[in-house]
Amino acid sequence: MGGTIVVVGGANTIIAVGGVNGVVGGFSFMALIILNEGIRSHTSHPNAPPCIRGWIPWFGAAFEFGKAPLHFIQQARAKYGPVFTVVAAGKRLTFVTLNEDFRAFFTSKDVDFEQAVQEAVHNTASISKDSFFKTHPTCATVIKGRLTPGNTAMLSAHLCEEFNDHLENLGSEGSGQLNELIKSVMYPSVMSNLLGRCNTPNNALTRQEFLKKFTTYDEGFEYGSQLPDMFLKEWANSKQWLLSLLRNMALNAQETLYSENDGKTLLQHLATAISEQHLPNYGLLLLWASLANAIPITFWAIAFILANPEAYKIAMDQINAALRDQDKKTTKVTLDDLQHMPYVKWCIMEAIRLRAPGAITRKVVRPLKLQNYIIPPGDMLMLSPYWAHRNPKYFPDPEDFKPERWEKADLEKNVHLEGFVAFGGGKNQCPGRWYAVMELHMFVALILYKFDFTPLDPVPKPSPLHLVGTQQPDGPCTEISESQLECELDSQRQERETKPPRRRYAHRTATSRTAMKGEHLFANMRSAPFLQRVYLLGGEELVVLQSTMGESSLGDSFQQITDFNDLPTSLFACNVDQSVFEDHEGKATSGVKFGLWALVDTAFSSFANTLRSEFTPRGKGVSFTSFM
Ligand code: HEM
Repeated sequence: MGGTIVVVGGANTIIAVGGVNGVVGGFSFMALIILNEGIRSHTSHPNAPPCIRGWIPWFGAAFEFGKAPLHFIQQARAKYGPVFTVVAAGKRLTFVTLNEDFRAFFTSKDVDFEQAVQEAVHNTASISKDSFFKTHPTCATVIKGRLTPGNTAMLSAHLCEEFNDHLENLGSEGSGQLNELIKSVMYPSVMSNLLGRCNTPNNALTRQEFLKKFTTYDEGFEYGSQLPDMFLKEWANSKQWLLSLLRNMALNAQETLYSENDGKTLLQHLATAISEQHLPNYGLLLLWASLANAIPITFWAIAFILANPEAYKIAMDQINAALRDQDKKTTKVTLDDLQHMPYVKWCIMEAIRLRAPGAITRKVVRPLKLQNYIIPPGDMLMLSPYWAHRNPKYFPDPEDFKPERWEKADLEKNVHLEGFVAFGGGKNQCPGRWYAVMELHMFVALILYKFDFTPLDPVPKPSPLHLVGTQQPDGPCTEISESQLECELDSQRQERETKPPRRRYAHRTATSRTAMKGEHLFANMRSAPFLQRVYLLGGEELVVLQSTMGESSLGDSFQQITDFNDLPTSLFACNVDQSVFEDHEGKATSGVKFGLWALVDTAFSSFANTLRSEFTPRGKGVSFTSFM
């Protein structure tokens, strides 16, 4: 996230220099193409885990996965055991689902973080492979060193001032999307706090532009991490805009030595470790890593608190007692004040648990022993914190928002609960974790102290992501049949359709953002210039890339297609050619192959975005009034 920059997840997250996610957090949780044929062992690796490899109907299976990825993981786990490999578009993704194997994931010398995220770093921040491998370790060390709990404490006073300033811009009352409100305050505040006060886009016009560009960059991150810029014009433009902003900031950072009372900014520290040429690129990744997970989790923390009257009351009692009688315009929240609001911190930790990154990843570089299997080099190892946090052995009633469960954790000593892996682990664990918790704690306390919120939508219902039945502690999971899943999806859809539309604040909820049959999985891609045609295939969506497949060869007959076998021969021929999926290099040599690759990767990304939609809801309008 996501110095080195890491891609985190999320969700992942990327940032290497600091980090990458994903997949919310960081990394991008790729959509998988799963085939229904069951297990075939990987011939060259006899002790490899069960391998689910695809064949036709690959496309339909990709959508199945995109619809309910956690359900998918759970089904695969129930059927094939705790370690299994999914072959998708020539990549082998090996899922590690047993907590006892997490240690190997995080600490084994046979896996590598940098190799896992390098390609995504290249695509999202234009950092070459050589440069990344050379500079990431130094960047990571600098970032880690600057974000220790002690150094984080030194950033808190300035952060509080920034929050106050930007919260003032909201005025005394208003209404709109909670998510947008959070972004408008947190984007510029965190940017200023980490990269430098003088660098904040501080005139209203530039701030608006920054919000727009960064939102486009963040929302398209999973696509951008896998597709070449030429397919994502708007996203690539935003990336370039941000890079040039960061270029100016990097110049300022180098020229404005010790400009602030607080000492050097993180960007200034980075400038001592990496060349001027690469500073903007790493700065962008750092900025993304610092916001990609924090913003949606802040949304959820506030949404959960507002939706739970009991939690709201306890939180407000603590906030009012700690900040009592303070001026509401320039409220000072010190670290000592935060210590007097432990319940608010539990709420933050619980929101992080429930909305943890979809997946984090490592590349296997030497044969890795897990359970009775040998994972072959080249495999991408996948661990889903989001899924792991639904294990009732560690988190009883895992789907419930229960801040009290954090009472057992020694948060004062920065000790989390067993089974909590939202920040990853090992030497590439999120270096911003102390900052993140402090930042969210402070922001939530401040905004609830200053404003009275009235939710205009109910908290989004659990999406199909949650249709995981019961996750048995370390055992097989309850299976949900396809018909049960369809039934549940249908009832959720019907419920949405029968609700009277609420004109001003009826925004689509996280649930409805998750692609359903007949809805558009590729909604985010619609504006992309390459996306020329969208057809329905058996009720599912099929996207055709005009730039690589001539309109004439496809024709309107597509509109009528209900069976995969009815696809025009040209496309069908490509689909059945397994080499199309296995040879990544081949994409440049054949237009059709390339098109299909983009198609496949786009399906991957729709999976990532399905998860992301859980994190970045559109719904949940609020109206707010200042307490003043
Ligand atoms: C709640 C908010 C956050 C969550 C859930 C989160 C989660 C993660 C995760 C899962 C990773 C990857 C770890 C691994 O693969 O083991 C990561 C990496 C990273 N995160 Fe965070 N993060 C958050 C906030 C932040 C913040 C606020 C910053 C910066 C101030 C930050 C900076 C980074 C960086 C730089 C990396 C990459 C590290 C590297 O390259 O080695 N994160 N984060």
